[in-house]
Amino acid sequence: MGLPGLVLLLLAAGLLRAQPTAPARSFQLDYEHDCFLRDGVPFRYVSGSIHYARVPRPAWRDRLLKMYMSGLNALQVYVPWNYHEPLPGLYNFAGDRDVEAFLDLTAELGLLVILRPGPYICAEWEMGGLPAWLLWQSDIVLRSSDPAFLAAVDSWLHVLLPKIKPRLYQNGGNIISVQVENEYGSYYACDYNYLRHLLGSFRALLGSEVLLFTTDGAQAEELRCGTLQGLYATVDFGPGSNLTEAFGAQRGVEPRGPLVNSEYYTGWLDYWGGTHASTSATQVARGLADMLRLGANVNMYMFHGGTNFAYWSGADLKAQYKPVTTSYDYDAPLSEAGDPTEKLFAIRTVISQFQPLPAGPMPPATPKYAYGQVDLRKYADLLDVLDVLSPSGPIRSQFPLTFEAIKQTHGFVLYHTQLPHDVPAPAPLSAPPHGICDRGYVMLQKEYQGTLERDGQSTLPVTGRAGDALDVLLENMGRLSFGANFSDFKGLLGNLSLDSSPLSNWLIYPLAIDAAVQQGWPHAALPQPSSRGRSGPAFYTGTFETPGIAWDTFVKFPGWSKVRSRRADEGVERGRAQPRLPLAGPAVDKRLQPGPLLAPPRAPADPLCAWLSPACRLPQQHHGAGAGGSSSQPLPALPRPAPSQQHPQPQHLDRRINAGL
Ligand SMILES: CCCCNC(=S)N1C[C@H](O)[C@@H](O)[C@@H](O)[C@H]1CO
Repeated sequence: MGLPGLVLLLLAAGLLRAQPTAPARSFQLDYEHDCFLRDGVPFRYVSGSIHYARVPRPAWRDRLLKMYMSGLNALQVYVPWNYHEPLPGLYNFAGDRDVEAFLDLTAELGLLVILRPGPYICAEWEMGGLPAWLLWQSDIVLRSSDPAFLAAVDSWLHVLLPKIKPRLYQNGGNIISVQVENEYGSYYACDYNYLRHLLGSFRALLGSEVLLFTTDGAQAEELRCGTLQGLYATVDFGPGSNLTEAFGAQRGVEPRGPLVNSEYYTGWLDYWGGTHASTSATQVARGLADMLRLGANVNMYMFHGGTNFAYWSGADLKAQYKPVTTSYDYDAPLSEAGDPTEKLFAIRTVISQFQPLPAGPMPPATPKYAYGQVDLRKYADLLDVLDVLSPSGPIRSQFPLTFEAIKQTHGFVLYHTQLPHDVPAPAPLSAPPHGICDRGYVMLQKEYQGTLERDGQSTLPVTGRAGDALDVLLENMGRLSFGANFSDFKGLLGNLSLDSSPLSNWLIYPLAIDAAVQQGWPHAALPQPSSRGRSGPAFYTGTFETPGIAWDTFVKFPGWSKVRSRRADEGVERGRAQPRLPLAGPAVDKRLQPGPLLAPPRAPADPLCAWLSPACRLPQQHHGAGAGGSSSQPLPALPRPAPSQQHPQPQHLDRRINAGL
C-alpha cells in the first residue's frame, strides 16, 4: 500500500485529522480558542484610532508612520458620512477627503485597518457624522428604521462600500473588520429593525466573509440594544475600569470568542469653557498591559486626535449642551500637532513586552515655525458687509426660521428686525427654553448688547426707540454627536419676545462667510471701519510673511474665549483697537491648547482673519449650503422636531415606527 493509501486509511480511522485549511486570505473568529485567526493563525491586534478627517492630508504619512513605529499592528478609523456627502447626492472624496488614498497609505505602511463607517459615528463630530441635510425633513427619525432615514443611508452605503470591498483583507486588502453603527445601545430607539437593515446592507455590499462587529459601553443594558445575531459584540472602556467586570459584560453577550476593547480611552475630549482633559500616562500604560496580559485585543481611542477643522466639531448633551472645541488633542499619545508624547513612549514600552517593535527610531516631532506677533486691523463690522456675506439677500418671515428651514447646514445666520415700539426703560429681550441654538450675539442699533446662549443666558435688558434695528447673529456650535434623542435643529428655534410680546417681521440672512473668504474677501483695500463703540462681530485682517516654506504653526489668541456669557459690559476688551496675535513659538506651548494647525500660508501671506471664523483657518473649506433667494410671502411657521423626537418615550417611537412600517 502506498503512502496515499495509508493516509486515507488513517483518515478513515480518525487517527489523522486533516487540519481545516483556512483560505489563503482570511480574518475570522475562533470560538474554540477565543481569538482571531489571520490566515488560520491566531492573531491579536494592538490598534490605535486616527481620524483622517482631523488631519491634513500632507501629514497622514507622518502620523501613520509614528503609529507603526509605536508597535501598533492595526489602526481604527471612522468614515464621517457628512464629510463626504455635504449635500444630498453631492459627493466629495478629494484632497483631505480622499478616504481611498488614506486606506491605501495604511496598507503601504503595513497597518491593518478596523473600519467604522457608521452611518452614525459619534466621535464628537458634527451630528455624529450624519449629514445635517437629513433634518430638512424635520420629522425624520434618525438612527431608526424610518424609511426616510434608511433611504438616505442605503444611498450613501451604495457609494461608500464599493470603495471598501476591494480593500477587505479577504480580497487582498488590509481591512480586517467593519463596525456596524456605533454604540447603538446608548441610543433611545433600540430599533432592531434598523440594525437588521444595516446588517443586510453591509452583507449585500461587502460580502459574506468580512467580520462585522458592534461596539457598546461595557454595560448589559447597553449591549442589549446595541448588538444583534450575526454581529460580533465588543465593548469600550477606559483605564479606570474593572477589567473583570468590563470583559464580563462582553462575555454576557459573547460567551466565546476574542476579548475586544474597541475604545480604550487614552485621554478625553474637551468642551468650550472647560479645562483640557488629561489622563495619566502611567495609568493608561498599566491598563494596557493588564489587557494584553489577558490576551485581549485593544484599540486605543485616540492614538492621534488631531483637529476639528472648519465646522466639524460636535457636541454632547448632559445637564446642558456642551460644544466640543476645535482641538481634538484628546491628550492622546500623538499630540494634536502630531508630536510623540511621554504617553506614546510608555505605551510603546508596554507593547514591546508582548510583541516585537519595528526596527528603527521614532520619527521626530514635526518642525514648527513662529511667525511672530501679527497686528490686526479692523476691516469691517459684520453688519456693514451683509451684501458680501449674504449675496442672495435676506429671507422675509413673520417669525424666525431655523438653519434647516433655509437650508443652511453650518456656520452663522443673521436675524434682523426692528423694535415695534419705544422702550424707554430696560425691558427683557428673551428667548424660550432651547430657543437659542447655540449662541446669539445681540446688537441694537449696531451696538453689541450681550450674548444669549443655549442652556445659558436667555434674556438681556433692552432700551430703545420704535424702529431701532435689532440684530441677532446666531452661531451654530455643532450638532449633538451624543446624547440626543431629538434632532438638533439650529438657529432661533422659538420667537424672541420683548417684554413678553413676541417679535415678528424678521429678515433672515444666511451668511456664506467661507465662500466670501474663498473668493479672496476681504480684499487688500481696507475700508474705514465704523467708529462705533462695542459693535460686536467684526472682521480683522493682518498679514505675515512666510519664509517660503510650509511650516506647521497655529494661531494663538491670548485672552480670547467662549466661556459662558457675561453682562454686556464685562469681558469685552476695550481700547484694543489692534489686538495683537502672537503666533506659535518654535515649541508647541502645552499650556495653551494649540489651535488648529494652519494649512501653511501660501506666500504672499494670505490675509489673516482673526474673527475665529473657521473659514480663516484653512483654505479648503466645506461650505454650508447657501440659502435660496428672498421671499416676500410669509414663510411657514417655525418647524419643530416631530413630537416623537421631543424627548420621546421608547414606546412612542416603537408605536410610531411599527405604524410607519
Ligand atoms: C460625554 C459623552 C461622550 C460619549 N462618547 C463616548 S463615550 N465615546 C464613544 C464613541 O464611540 C466615540 O466615538 C467617542 O465619542 C467616545 C468619546 O470620545
